[in-house]
Amino acid sequence: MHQSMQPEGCPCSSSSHNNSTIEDKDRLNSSLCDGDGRKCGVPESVSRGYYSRALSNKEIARYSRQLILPELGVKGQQRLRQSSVLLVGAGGLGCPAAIYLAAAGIGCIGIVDYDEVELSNLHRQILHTEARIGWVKSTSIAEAIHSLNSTTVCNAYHLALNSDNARQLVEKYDIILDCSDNVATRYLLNDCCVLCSKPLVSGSALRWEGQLTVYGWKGGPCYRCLYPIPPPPETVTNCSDGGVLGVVPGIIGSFQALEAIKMAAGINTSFSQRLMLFDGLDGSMRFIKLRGRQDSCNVCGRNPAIMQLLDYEQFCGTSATDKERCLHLLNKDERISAKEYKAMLERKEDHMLLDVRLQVEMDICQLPNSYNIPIGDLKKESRMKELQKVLLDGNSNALFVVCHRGNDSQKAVRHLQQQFKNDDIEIKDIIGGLHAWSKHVDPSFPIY
Ligand SMILES: Nc1ncnc2c1ncn2[C@@H]1O[C@H](COP(=O)(O)OP(=O)(O)OP(=O)(O)O)[C@@H](O)[C@H]1O
Ligand SMILES: [Zn+2]
Repeated sequence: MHQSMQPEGCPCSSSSHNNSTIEDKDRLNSSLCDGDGRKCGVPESVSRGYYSRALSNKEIARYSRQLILPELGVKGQQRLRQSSVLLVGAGGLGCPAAIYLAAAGIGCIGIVDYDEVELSNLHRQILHTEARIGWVKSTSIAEAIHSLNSTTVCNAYHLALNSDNARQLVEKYDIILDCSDNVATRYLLNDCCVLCSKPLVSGSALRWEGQLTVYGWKGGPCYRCLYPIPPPPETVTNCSDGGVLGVVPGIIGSFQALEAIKMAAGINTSFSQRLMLFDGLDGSMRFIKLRGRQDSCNVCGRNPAIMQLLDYEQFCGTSATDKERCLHLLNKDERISAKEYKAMLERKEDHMLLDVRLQVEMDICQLPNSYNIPIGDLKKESRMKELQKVLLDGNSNALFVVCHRGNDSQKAVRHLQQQFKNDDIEIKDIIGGLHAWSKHVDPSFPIY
């Protein structure tokens, strides 16, 4: 189920470890592990035996620049060595977070990701390389960690974190980092961390903006305390739709590592009950005080309704059936495939092609003779009049709508059908949008 660069190891897999905090590490470890860590299957490098040993000369040399920070010191460095951190997501946030954790001397790092490295990842997922395109992402990060710091034990889990496997993994680690990119995983990780009493360092990044906070730290709120109900799926934008500048997750992921390092070293985190909002475009950073833990919270409140993990795709309305429903907004006879559209072009059939993407996407690529009105503008009366005029001038009564992947085009068709209900115009969209065009009709057409 998972792949490891080295034999799997973490400070302790005993269930009595669940309520551990970094502060009471000394006491916990003395009760859980024997001197060389064999009792709980822990490699010597992250066992208590190693913790209680002095730093080696090599370690002193390696970590010297941070060792002399009075807040960290030798004790803090030893704590880092015997700490374990689990990262969920080996993407834009996970890459910088993982490498700084390893560089700082965290003893054991686990990385969960189900995905493989693609070319479009490389602008921000900076531990993956051209040579590793097609590799399992978690293995790629483990490889990078191993090259940087061979003393860090790294466990690569090539799997999708879900309700069946989350608890078993989260229980094994001291601190959890949410470096994922979807709401279902956020709720899953949150609930799991509350149930296992683990702090959760949460980051997110989109376009030029990023956010950071720490949940479940010393009585602070959890994600559900702040967001009891998931947002409607159609209001959530991801990086493949909204875009992201690579440095932004770089900054937020680095902050996630910083907070994890502080907690692991026995220094307090600065982001419990506090949210950082970073805007890379105007160079601003704002800090918002968050409300505290809510008694009414369904998972960390006084009478929690959630005692075990749920079906989070269903809870968030992002399950396969929900997605199906979204994908089938239009009926079959209101859509044509990319191949059918190509055949129509070859027959030189009279029609108009409306592309509803943003201008910035039009600049990347477009089909010949496409007319652009971004989907957000379709509600504007002036743009509707303009479209009507173009249709009239072109004397065409067939309107085809295209977008990036075939989702917005369906919404646009529904809207246009209402607008032109009194006109005799056939309105259809192209299934799968320009992605499908590139895949099924013209492989030389760029995919983004
Ligand atoms: N439940 C989950 N289990 C394991 N990995 C997850 C889970 N949810 C999200 N991820 C991983 O989190 C990472 C998020 O990173 P990011 O958004 O930068 O990458 P991406 O999904 O590759 O982006 P893109 O949308 O551009 O392809 C992804 O690699 C994704 O596979
Ligand atoms: Zn809560």
